[in-house]
Amino acid sequence: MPAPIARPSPGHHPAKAPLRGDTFRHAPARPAAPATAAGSAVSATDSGIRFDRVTVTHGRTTALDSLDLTVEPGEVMALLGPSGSGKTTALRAVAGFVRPTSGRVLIGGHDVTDLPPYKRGIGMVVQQYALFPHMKVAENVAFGLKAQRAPRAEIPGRVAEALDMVGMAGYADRHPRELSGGQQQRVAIARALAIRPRVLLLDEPLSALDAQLRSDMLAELARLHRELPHVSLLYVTHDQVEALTLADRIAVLESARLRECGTPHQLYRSPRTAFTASFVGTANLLPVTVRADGVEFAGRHLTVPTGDATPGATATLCVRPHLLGLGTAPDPQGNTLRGTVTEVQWRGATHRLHLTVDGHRLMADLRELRETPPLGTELTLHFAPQDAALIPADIQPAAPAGTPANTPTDPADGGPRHA
Ligand SMILES: Nc1ncnc2c1ncn2[C@@H]1O[C@H](COP(=O)(O)OP(=O)(O)OP(=O)(O)O)[C@@H](O)[C@H]1O
Repeated sequence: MPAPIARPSPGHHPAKAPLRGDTFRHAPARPAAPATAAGSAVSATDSGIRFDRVTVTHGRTTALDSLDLTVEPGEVMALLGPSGSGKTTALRAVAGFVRPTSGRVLIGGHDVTDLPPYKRGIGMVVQQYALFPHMKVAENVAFGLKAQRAPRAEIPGRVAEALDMVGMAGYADRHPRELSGGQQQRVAIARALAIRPRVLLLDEPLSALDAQLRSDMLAELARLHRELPHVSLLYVTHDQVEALTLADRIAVLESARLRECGTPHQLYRSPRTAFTASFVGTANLLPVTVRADGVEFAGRHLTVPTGDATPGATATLCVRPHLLGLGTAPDPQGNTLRGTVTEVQWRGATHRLHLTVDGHRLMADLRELRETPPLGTELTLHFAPQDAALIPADIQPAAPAGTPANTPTDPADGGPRHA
């Protein structure tokens, strides 16, 4: 049964709805007819996206290199990666705005590579709202429906339905300039939803908003997706918090290539590459040698799970800064490191200490540090064996001390929700 999309109640009129721009509205949980985007060649009951070895080149630049990735029906997939890694290119290939140099794009199992954008049954939201300034909110939302040649009589009801879903029912007669940034983005989302897409593409939709609004909108997007559980979401971001919060799975891109794909929990707790470890969360990456019952780091033994790593092999040990504690380990199995403080950053809930441990750089996020240790202080830190993840060194070498940390925004103190 396809997901119902909220329908306005009989007599509902957007102009008479109460003004509400702060929260999306819960859709009533009642069934509706299967959604059909008029003019779309992709049936509204089809969902899911498949990149089948998709390569996109622009002259000598490879923007996307042989991407193989499946987004399941109803799944939220975040494309996470640094600037220029190919995220937007992947999204635009699904939308039909970029043609793959090779490979195929499938939506709902149908090959859409040769279809124009308006026949793909997709909704798209981009960073800068992209509303037509001369059109009122209702006209903006109706735009996609008209482009798809939806029956004229249906359009007002569907516009009202979409605005209602994003809590903007009372704003139909305003112009975009009369709305805040957050409200404009809600209208942009309503416009994307109005065609009842089975695939919703979001390209950094929150990055123009301030931090508080971004956090609120993130929660509302999650709720909206719960109300439309059969719609697949492809969500481009370089913000790990957005990816960790919203996504069922995260695909990490680097230099046009897919580095790793997994659940937020997998990527955070057991990254397979040092790049993922440092991009999804903040990581201490230590060069180690695998031993029978742990690893050797800078001449000392550390007890950590080694899985099927071969004794004698070099590897990288990932320890999250917030999982380091001050002092010797309370547990006899715990590991101890001794380092010299080189920098202290007060971050409100925590102090971030930068230390060198036998020439290797380390960060520790410590709570309740009563006194700020002076630079040069020698400190002992500990971590539990199960709080470290071993990364095979042949995938990516560890960053040596002195290189800039690849630490984008931190997840909430104490780690991400999924961890
Ligand atoms: N039309 C184009 N012509 C030439 N090069 C392009 C074009 N579009 C993208 N590129 C290049 O392809 C690469 C990937 O670009 P893309 O926009 O997909 O990256 P991104 O990960 O979305 O980056 P950002 O986070 O900065 O938006 C970049 O090196 C970019 O310069």
